[in-house]
Amino acid sequence: MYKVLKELKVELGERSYPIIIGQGLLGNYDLTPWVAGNQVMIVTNETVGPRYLEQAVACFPGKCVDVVTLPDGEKYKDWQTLNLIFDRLLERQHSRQTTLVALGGGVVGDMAGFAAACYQRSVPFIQIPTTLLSQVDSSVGGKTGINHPLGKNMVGAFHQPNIVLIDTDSLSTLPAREVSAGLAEVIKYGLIRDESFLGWLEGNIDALRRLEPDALGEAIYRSCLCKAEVVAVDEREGGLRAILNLGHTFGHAIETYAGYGNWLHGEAVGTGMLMASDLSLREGMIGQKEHERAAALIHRAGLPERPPKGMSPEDFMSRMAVDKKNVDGRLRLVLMRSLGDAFVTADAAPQNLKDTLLEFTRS
Ligand SMILES: NC(=O)c1ccc[n+]([C@@H]2O[C@H](COP(=O)([O-])OP(=O)(O)OC[C@H]3O[C@@H](n4cnc5c(N)ncnc54)[C@H](O)[C@@H]3O)[C@@H](O)[C@H]2O)c1
Ligand SMILES: O=C(O)C(=O)C[C@@H](O)[C@H](O)[C@H](O)COP(=O)(O)O
Ligand SMILES: [Zn+2]
Repeated sequence: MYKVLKELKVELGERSYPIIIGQGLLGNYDLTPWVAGNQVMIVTNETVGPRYLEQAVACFPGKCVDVVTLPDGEKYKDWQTLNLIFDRLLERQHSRQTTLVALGGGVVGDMAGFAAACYQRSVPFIQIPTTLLSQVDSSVGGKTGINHPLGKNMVGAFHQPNIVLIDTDSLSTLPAREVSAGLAEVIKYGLIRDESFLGWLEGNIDALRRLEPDALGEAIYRSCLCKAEVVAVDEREGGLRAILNLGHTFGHAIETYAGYGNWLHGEAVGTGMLMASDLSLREGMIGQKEHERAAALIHRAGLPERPPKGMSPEDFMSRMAVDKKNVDGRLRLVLMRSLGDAFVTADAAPQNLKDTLLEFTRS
């Protein structure tokens, strides 16, 4: 009926939770042991709901399942749309025992998770991610939130799910552009912490773009493992966790500049990682060959390699000034000492940063 390919755990003491990766899970895997009371509310969107809602409901036999369907898109990751979840919860008199379930990509996951963190000061929640990006990254680790016009994910909370259920079959309906966006975060894990995974990706990137099941299962497992290890060490980004932000300082500036949804998050992260790699090279950390290796993989994943036309160094600097990693007004960037070894620094030479920004914004 279903096949569990891999199972792992995010170790966070009494808030530890499993990540189940498999095929045929949607519609067949019993999630009721992870539900506190009798009530479940599934949060999904108008694209994912028609495809997978019925199967998701079947994962909660015997429970009262309510649904709220959000409009689809990064531009709806905002207060107004978040309120639709609270409206529904209150209209249906949901209590603190209701378990929220995110069924969709990272946008639905971040919003459902944030609603779960806030509703009646927090209710349990479950992640059922249906995009590659959400299966390898956003469903794990408990960062939840919404965007502000002036900055990505600027309002949010840490709130861990009870379980993450990853059905790789759901990726069969994902558009190719979204697959490439997900691959950006997969490549990220190789660049920040696992050089051998980078080697594996070089041999399997084409299979991943073709959604070959064995390759997908392995990439999702190794990505989740890397994220679970980092989150277990540093749940609230006091230190190590910031390496998961490789490419995001530049990437978030791109997303905000372009207008949410015009560049996919993964696309912006892909270009951002290329810029971070270029800066690591200028800083004398990685060599030309290593930079070219990172660049080649990003290229082969089908990701954009330049920021939007017209974006200037000043457009980057003004947006990066509100990056969440900054301390006392100092910009902190994630760079690479070598491929597979990232760290956070406030000490990049201003001229090198300027040169990277000039290089990537010249027409
Ligand atoms: N919380 C975290 O740790 C974290 C990590 C990475 C990214 N994020 C956030 O996640 C968001 C990006 O997530 P995303 O890339 O999943 O985007 P998304 O949620 O917008 O999903 C991408 C598109 O695919 C559609 N879709 C989803 N599942 C589908 C399926 N199985 N078949 C067909 N279409 C499907 C969606 O409706 C949407 O149109 C961003 O807001 C980003 O900031 C959060
Ligand atoms: O989980 C994390 O930590 C990450 O940084 C993962 C990122 O891929 C993700 O995009 C995250 O939402 C970024 O967080 P932010 O704190 O920079 O908004
Ligand atoms: Zn990201």
